[in-house]
Order: sequence, then C-alpha cells, then structure tokens
Amino acid sequence: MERLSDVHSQHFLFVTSPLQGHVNPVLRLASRITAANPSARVTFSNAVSGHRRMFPSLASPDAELAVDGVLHAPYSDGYDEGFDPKVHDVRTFNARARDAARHSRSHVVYTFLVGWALDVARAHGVLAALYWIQPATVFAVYYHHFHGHGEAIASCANDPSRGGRVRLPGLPMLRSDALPSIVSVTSPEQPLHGALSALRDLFAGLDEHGPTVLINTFEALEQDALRAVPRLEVLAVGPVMPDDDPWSSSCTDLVKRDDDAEDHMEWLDTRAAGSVVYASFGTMLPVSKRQEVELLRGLEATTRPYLWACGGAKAKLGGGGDQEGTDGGGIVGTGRGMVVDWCDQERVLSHPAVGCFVTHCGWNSALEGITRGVPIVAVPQWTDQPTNAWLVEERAGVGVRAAVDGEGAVERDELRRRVEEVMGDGERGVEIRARVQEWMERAREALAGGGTSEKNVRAFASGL
Ligand SMILES: O=c1ccn([C@@H]2O[C@H](COP(=O)(O)OP(=O)(O)O[C@H]3O[C@H](CO)[C@@H](O)[C@H](O)[C@H]3O)[C@@H](O)[C@H]2O)c(=O)[nH]1
Repeated sequence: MERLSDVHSQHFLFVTSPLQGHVNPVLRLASRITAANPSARVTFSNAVSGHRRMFPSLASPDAELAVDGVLHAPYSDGYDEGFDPKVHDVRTFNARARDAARHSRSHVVYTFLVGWALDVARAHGVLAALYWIQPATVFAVYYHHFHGHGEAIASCANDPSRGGRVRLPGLPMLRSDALPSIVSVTSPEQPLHGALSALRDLFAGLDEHGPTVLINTFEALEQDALRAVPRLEVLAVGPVMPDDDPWSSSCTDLVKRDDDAEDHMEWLDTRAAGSVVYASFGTMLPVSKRQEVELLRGLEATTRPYLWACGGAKAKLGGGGDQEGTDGGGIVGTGRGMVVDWCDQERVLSHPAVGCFVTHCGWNSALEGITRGVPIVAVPQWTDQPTNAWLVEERAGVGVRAAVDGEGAVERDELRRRVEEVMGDGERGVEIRARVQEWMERAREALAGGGTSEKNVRAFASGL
C-alpha cells in the first residue's frame, strides 16, 4: 500500500470522462497540485476519444505524451470513436471502462461519471479521492437524496405549482427551481434516469469506502453546504482557475478552433470597456433552433455589442444540434454582433470589453464569470444548472436568472430585459456589478497563499 506521508513518491492519477466541462476543472486542479508539491507525479487519464480530440496531430493517436510535466495516458472506455448518450447507456460505459482500467496503481482522483475508478483504487489498495466538479450544494442535495430524503426532494422538485420548498440537513431552504433537475426523475423512462443511477452508485461507493471529497468551490460561497455531509471529509479546493494556469486551452480544448479563431479577440479590442455581452451555453446541450433565434434577436434588441460562442455545436455529444443558422459565424445581424463556433472563454471573460455573461450556468462557466468579475444572466437548462443559477443570483448576488418558457428557452424580450438589468444604470445593475467585484476578490483570496482552498490543496497534495 502506498503511504500518504511519503510525499516524494506521491503519484496522482486523475481519471475523468471526455467532456470539456470535466477536463477543464480536472486539469486545473492537477496544475494546483503540481504547484503545491513539485515532486509529485501527475498522470491525466481521459478516454481515448477525448485524448484524440485534445491531441489531434499525434502520429500515433492513442500514444501517451507528457505536457508541462503531466503524463497524458488515455484509457479505453470501449467507445474510442466517441460516446453518444443518444445511443449508449452511461452504465454500460462505466462497466466497460472499469475493466479497461484495472492496471492503474496510484492515488486516484476521479470525477463523477467515472465512479468505477474508486473500485480500481480499492482493488489495488491505493487511496482515492472524488473530485466533485459541481457546487457543494448540489453534492449535498444528492447526498441527502440517497440518504433518507429522496421522497421529500422528488416531491418538491415535481411540485406542479413550482412553489414547493424543501429543508435538508445543513442547507438553507431550497425552492423547487433551485434543485438539480436529476432529482425530479421518478421513472426509468425519463431521460436523466441513467444519470440518477450513476449517482446512486457513486454515493454507494462513498458510503462504503468514504474517500476524501474535493469540491471545486470555496468556503465563502458555500460554507453551509461544505459542512452538510459531516460523515465525509469534504475539502473545498476551488475555484480552480489560476491566472498562471500552465495549460493553455489550445491543449485542453476538446474542440479545435479554426485559423481565424483570434478574430473575435481583435474585435473585442475595438469595443469600449464593459460594453460587450458575451453569450455561451456550454458544451453539452445543443441549443434549439428556436432558442438560437430568440437569443440572437434578444442580443440585437439590447443594442449593445455582443459575442456569441455558439458552443462548438458540431462537437457536442451526439454530434449535433441544428446550428445551420450560425455555421460560418463572423459578423452578424446589424454588424454589432459576432458569432464564433468556439473561443477561449476564460480569455474572453478576462477581456475588459466584456460586461455581461449570458450563460447556461454550467459550473465552470459560473465560476469563470465570478473569478473574472463579469456579471451573469443565467439561463439554466438541466442537472446542476438551476442550483448554480440560485447560487449566482440569490447567494452571491452576482447576476440574475432569466425566466424560460416550457421548452427551456429564454425569449427575446426577457433576455433583453435581463441584460439591461445587469448592464444598465438602474440600482440593481449597480449593485450586481459591485457584488461581482467583491466575490471575485473572495474567490481569489481562497486561492491565494494561505487561502482556504489553497491550504486544502496543499494538504491534499502532500498526502495529509
Ligand atoms: O466556446 C467555448 C465554450 C466553452 N468553453 C469552456 O468549456 C467549459 C464548459 O463548462 P461548463 O460551463 O461547466 O458547461 P458544460 O460543458 O455544459 O458542463 C457540463 O459539466 C459541468 C460540470 O459538471 C456542469 O456544471 C454542467 O451543467 C454540464 O453541462 C468551460 O470551462 C468554458 O470555459 C470554452 O472555452 N469555449
């Protein structure tokens, strides 16, 4: 058995799934661990399909390679050509990948769609840690869902009046629209049933083996939720997006950009400080044609310059969406806006011209907005995003949540109103802009030397 106190031989094996929203926080945590313990060895293991997309020019596509001191060693999950949730089942994926990874021997750090990595770690007698890449509040809601509160949570989530509330141990009262959408699942026919089963297995693994849980959040934001599961050792290690991140996104991106990928950065340079609305709905859910139209019309109606990264739709899981209207991108509409397929989001959010972030509220995006001091218009769609939007709007007060219609789409007038609320001269806008600066400072303090998250990363990296 490897000894945790043997700092110099520490080897951290990060195992994750081939999704952009998982790869980013994992590589960023890996970066923090090597900074905290330079003698640690770090291996990043992604499924072959993700590895190929990150390093498309490798002569031998599945070869291991070292980048900035990290060994990228892919595992086969049985879907080397790519995993398509429309066709494949998450549970099959886990079972196949478990077999493929039995050779690993390390301190294993795994994310939630690869819960099998815990079994591998146990089989080899090495330590394991779950790296939870969504908020602590979401983690605590799921924990309670599988520990005696499932019925109360599901009935609140399914309350037809949408006015229901649920009180869970250690958490503030939550309204139904602040709950992650997975907890509303009650039958195997529902689309997210597979995800609920995967979570059930994950939490059963935690009950049995009680690994450390690292969470991409910070104390000041989620103090209560971080203590809401006292049976587990839960450490806040985020938000894991340091300014000195050694992984340039050209390496971490699963979506490769075309040659004119920098046009929008030059375009941003020509815009006034705080004037541009940046919109992106992440990398997983395709944006419907109707939402695309409403979004563009709403952005036009703000009469502000805007940049929309339409999400690498072609690279989204399932290959899809109906993005014909924006293919090609470039300058659109009245000439005030620009649409790109993909951008380096952190660089865009760091640009002084950007004054508002319209986002689906994926947790990486929400944290990136906060740590770059950009106020948010949240348009949550599914899974953790409703809870993330609650944290953004009600807990931190750094943005507003837009109302969506029955199909989950935000309509043009609502979008325009919400953007104005955040960017305009009204009292609410002034307050939100001040709050986001405060939260940006708090987030950065957590990561700075002696900060709450920095201390936790250092302790974990040293095997304490
Ligand atoms: O043009 C783009 C679009 C996205 N990104 C990056 O891609 C990541 C996207 O992550 P996230 O905002 O979390 O969205 P999703 O990709 O949709 O993430 C999935 O995974 C997250 C972590 O589990 C969940 O919080 C989300 O709900 C889930 O949809 C972020 O780091 C972005 O910076 C870019 O760099 N350029």
